[in-house]
Amino acid sequence: MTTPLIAGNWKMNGMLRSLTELKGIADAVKDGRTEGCEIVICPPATMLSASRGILHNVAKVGGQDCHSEAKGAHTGDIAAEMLKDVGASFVIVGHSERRADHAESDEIVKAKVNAAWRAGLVPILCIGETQGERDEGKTLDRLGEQLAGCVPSGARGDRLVVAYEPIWAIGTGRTPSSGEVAEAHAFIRKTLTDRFGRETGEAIRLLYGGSVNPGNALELLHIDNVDGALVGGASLKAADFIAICEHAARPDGRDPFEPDFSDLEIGLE
Ligand SMILES: O=C[C@H](O)COP(=O)(O)O
Repeated sequence: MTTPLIAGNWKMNGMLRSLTELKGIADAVKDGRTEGCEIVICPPATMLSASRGILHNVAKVGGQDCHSEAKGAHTGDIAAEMLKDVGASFVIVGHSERRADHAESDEIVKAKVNAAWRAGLVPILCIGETQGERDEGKTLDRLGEQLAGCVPSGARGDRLVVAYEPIWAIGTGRTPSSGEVAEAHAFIRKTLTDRFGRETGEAIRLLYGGSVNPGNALELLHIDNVDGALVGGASLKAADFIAICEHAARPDGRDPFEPDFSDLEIGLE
């Protein structure tokens, strides 16, 4: 069984005073409340170093984007190597907000995956369909295109995470049905397995993202082929984020939907 991964994407939110939320996350992890769950927080770049200081040995930190080149004249951009330099372990690439705001094509995103690998970071590659694509029944076609266009050869289970984020579910409070999530994740798994072989395809962690909150996390996180979540808004508050992580934590490997009769004493009448 793979270790579930819960990634918090703070997007363009967070000031130094928000470090108190990270302290809350660190305390909960130290208390053992998230045992069996790997955690990464992707704060704005301005907070990476301080975040790493607070979460050191407790949770990992990641960038929200990187440039495809290692250095150079790219004002305002950040190289994967720079993220690594301040202690990042992961980097989000291909988020739909980057694709929309910065016209990032699949080709650019693929170059960023390669840049992350070059720097020794694990990319969290985001893919997902628009509402229009879903309405037209083109969701799986779109996911297939993005996987083909963004995942370079050389993928391995320990160096790639794929996040399925239906664009229409991001920040809207709407989520796909369990069946829709299961269908998308099964398709992503099969696509990766067909291309990279069973061992690699099954080891690449697949996250669901889009309006995950403490109230829906348990159901979403226990759908087949869902190995964790990419959480936006609900990652900004330690209590909400930890509640989501607790739903993912499976220290004993027990399925939470299975009834637990282990403490029941049945005597002969
Ligand atoms: O990266 C995170 C996703 O865009 C989801 O954001 P959200 O949880 O606020 O919907």
